[in-house]
Amino acid sequence: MTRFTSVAAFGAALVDLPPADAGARRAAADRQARLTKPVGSLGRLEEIAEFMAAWQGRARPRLNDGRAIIFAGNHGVAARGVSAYPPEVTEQMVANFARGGAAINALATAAGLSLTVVPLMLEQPTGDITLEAAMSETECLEALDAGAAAVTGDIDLLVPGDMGIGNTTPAAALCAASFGGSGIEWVGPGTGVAGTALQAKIAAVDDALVTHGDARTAFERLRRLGGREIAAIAGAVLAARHARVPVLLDGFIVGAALAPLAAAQPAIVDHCLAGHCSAEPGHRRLLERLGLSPLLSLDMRLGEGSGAAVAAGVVRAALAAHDRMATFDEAGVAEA
Ligand SMILES: O=C(O)c1ccc[n+]([C@@H]2O[C@H](COP(=O)([O-])O)[C@@H](O)[C@H]2O)c1
Ligand SMILES: Cc1cc2nc[nH]c2cc1C
Repeated sequence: MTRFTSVAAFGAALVDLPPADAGARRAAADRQARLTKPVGSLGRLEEIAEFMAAWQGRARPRLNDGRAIIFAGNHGVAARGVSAYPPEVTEQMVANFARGGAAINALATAAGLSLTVVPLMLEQPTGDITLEAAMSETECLEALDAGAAAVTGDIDLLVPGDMGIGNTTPAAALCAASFGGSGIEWVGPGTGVAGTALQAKIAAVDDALVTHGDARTAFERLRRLGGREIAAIAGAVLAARHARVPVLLDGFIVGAALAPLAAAQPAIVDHCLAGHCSAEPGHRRLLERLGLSPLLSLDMRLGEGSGAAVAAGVVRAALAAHDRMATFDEAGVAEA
């Protein structure tokens, strides 16, 4: 089990990434080629089945244990009015998740995913990134490790999600610090800011980039510009990689959590599928930088793992076809 007890342990885990199981991928592709359909006619469903086989190490991949895990955190920068909603909403939504009343409760159930919520010190917002580091070294390690600790057992698909009022601001800052550009290129409306509030949000990202311009490593960028739920998502995705668990990514914040890791080690997203492209404008640019092509584009911009949960239905369909279709031999259908 991967745990992040030191900065060195995190750095080593990011360098030493295990590859997929090439034999399982080949076996899945061989079966795919024998199913009763014109070659390639299931399009990206074929690629999804082979991806799942490769990372599960199984010629007939399955989706019995699909897990949505929502990490929640609060942000010091939210006090600058960068969100359309007040910071109390983070904790109120965590209570709503627990009662079963949020979109992700309905969508995870519809997709056959279990749902866990991990609140991260909601009573203690991170530092305001325009002025200071979001987290101390210890706080960032604890958040990374909380993410890794949530990846337990034989998971078939991990669906990490985020909840944190204000978190599209650190997400934009992480993208800019990792891939270049400034606030104007990476900031969008988030929950719905416009006009002068949107200008203040762009300025907050530009200020944070100046304050933390000397942060060069993945860890330092996460620690100084990120947030607890963002670091936990990075920790969960990295731990999933070491357990060879495939990951289905949600929107802008989940992707941004990987930006500093991917800038240092582009192969970190090899075990990830992009579930959807969010309506948050920076997300399309981020997916291009990560080299991922989204499965869905439904103008969703909710977070909480919701877009990925919808995409889990597509993954389920891909695996059902791969597992249950007859081969040409079995069905007595003539091949090309
Ligand atoms: O996932 C996305 O692409 C996404 C885009 C916009 C907003 N959100 C959600 O809205 C919250 C952040 O928005 P904001 O305006 O408070 O920065 C946070 O709880 C996110 O889960 C999520
Ligand atoms: C109500 C609400 C629900 C959310 N879920 C994820 N981010 C959110 C932000 C708000 C404001």
